[in-house]
Amino acid sequence: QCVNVTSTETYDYIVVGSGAGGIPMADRLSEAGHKVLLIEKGPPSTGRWGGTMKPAWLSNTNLTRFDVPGLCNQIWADPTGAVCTDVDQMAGCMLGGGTAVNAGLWWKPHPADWDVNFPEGWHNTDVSAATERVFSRIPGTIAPSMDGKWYMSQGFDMLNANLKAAGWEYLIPNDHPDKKNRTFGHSTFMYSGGERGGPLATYLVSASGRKSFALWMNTIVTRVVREGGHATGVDVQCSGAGHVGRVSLTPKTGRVIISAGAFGSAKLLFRSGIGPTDQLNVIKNSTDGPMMISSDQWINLPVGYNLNDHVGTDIEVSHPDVVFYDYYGAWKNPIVSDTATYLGEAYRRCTSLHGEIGAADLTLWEIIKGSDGISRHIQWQARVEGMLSTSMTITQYLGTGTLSRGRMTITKQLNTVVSTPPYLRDAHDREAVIMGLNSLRDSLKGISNLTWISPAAGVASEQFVDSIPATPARRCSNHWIGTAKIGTDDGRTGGTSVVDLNTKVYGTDNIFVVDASIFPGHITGNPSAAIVIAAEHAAVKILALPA
Ligand SMILES: Cc1cc2nc3c(=O)[nH]c(=O)nc-3n(C[C@H](O)[C@H](O)[C@H](O)COP(=O)(O)OP(=O)(O)OC[C@H]3O[C@@H](n4cnc5c(N)ncnc54)[C@H](O)[C@@H]3O)c2cc1C
Repeated sequence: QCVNVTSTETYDYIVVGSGAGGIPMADRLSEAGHKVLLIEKGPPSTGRWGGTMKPAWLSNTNLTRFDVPGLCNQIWADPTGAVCTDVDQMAGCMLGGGTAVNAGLWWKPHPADWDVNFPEGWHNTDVSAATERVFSRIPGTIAPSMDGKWYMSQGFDMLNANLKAAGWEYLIPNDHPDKKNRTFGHSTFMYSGGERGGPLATYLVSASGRKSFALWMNTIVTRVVREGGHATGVDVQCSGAGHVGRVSLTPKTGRVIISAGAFGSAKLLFRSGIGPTDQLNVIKNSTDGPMMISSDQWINLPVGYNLNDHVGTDIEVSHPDVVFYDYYGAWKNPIVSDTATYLGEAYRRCTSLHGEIGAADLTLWEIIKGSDGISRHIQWQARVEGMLSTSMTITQYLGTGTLSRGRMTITKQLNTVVSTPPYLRDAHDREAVIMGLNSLRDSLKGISNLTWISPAAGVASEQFVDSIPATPARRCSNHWIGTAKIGTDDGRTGGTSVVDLNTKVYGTDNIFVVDASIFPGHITGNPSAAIVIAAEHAAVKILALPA
């Protein structure tokens, strides 16, 4: 049932979206003594917060499919009710956002991730305190099982010996975030206690313990209500059992933090009259038109440009030693002894279901210097999955140093679309992908009995890379960033930035964006830890601003 908003209640901070950016932000703001409302459009996810989506074998437990690491791939088999329906890409729309549905890979960023991409005040040394805070709360683990053992590690073992022989260095990745050139390690996950951990199990728990904190789920923020550059509240729409009406900020000093993800935040800015004129005109001509702020109050900023994602390039090899574990089958027809061991008291959470998951067993890094002189970072993630039961798919992500960018826009039906895919638009980005592939092919060539499925032996890397369309359908990594870039060059006057160094939207007094949207360029690895760090850092900056 929908609840009408109490018109007399006001909040110091309204945080929109409970993902990697929103949850830590809401926690830090409430910790500082402010009255904080966190609004999430989706339903609960993990069991702790009232989630109920689960396979039959979890029916007598408080666990859901989002708690059990080995079930994370279910999002591809059955996304209904867990993902955003207004985004043309995969995005978690439930409590926790991406951190509820993702594969949990959790990396301490390479210094260049900040130094190359971010402006002054956001370099590696600037964010080091925030990094420490994040990793003290969510350290991550390379051995997610409760007994500390690796299960189904045949794929890892096969690559491990041969990479070492080819001169790659094994290390514990988060102990050496600065070593990302011809290094590899066990994949690192934000799991704890054999279950999904991350912001939902840490920051949200501490926030929820405070009287000054409130959480509304199933509630969509449709627009920020503003008078000129000053927000006075937000309009909310009930989605199932949420709230409906207008929520007010504390007069004069209240602030809105938009943390609705790379697509959701851009959409909310558009609906609030902030963005490029062509996009605001789409809103004006949609069902939103009558409620939209008048055009003389529009703030013209390049929201939606600078879209980026790791360009993904999948290769596949097979080897007789590799053994596939059917994580997809674990939904309906799991291996009974594994579910019993996972749930049993004696060996709680100790099986393949713990989470070396289908997502990734082993991760490798290499830095490629292109003919344009730019160093580009490559991360390869290897998982046991593919055409054969002995296959490994190894996905290459091209990150730090990439120059290609795309654009997201909105349709009249208020759905966001990737209108310009950000993949391989720069010739040297393509060159780096090819050089990285050549390097890996070379490094694996000593492995006896290894069969290259794609690219097949004899197919040139150039030909293979060019044969995969540069579209989200074939290249997407689900690591979308960049639609509300942080920087000093104010987008209202021809610059590229949407938010200033305090994450405040240019042209406003009290509207901030804190999530993947503000990232100016892509980083080395999967981005959720870096987004949490950015939120920790932004919280300090926002709290330090004069009221
Ligand atoms: C399938 C998948 C696998 C991934 N695997 C990994 C991985 O292993 N490791 C990793 O680091 N990253 C991974 N990622 C990426 C990572 O999860 C995201 O980069 C990260 O969660 C983005 O954080 P965010 O705060 O920007 O947005 P999100 O986490 O997407 O959070 C945004 C939240 O805002 C809510 N919202 C949107 N609009 C509104 C509105 N109008 N009103 C109220 N609420 C709203 C959404 O429902 C959502 O909960 C994966 C992503 C996906 C989709």
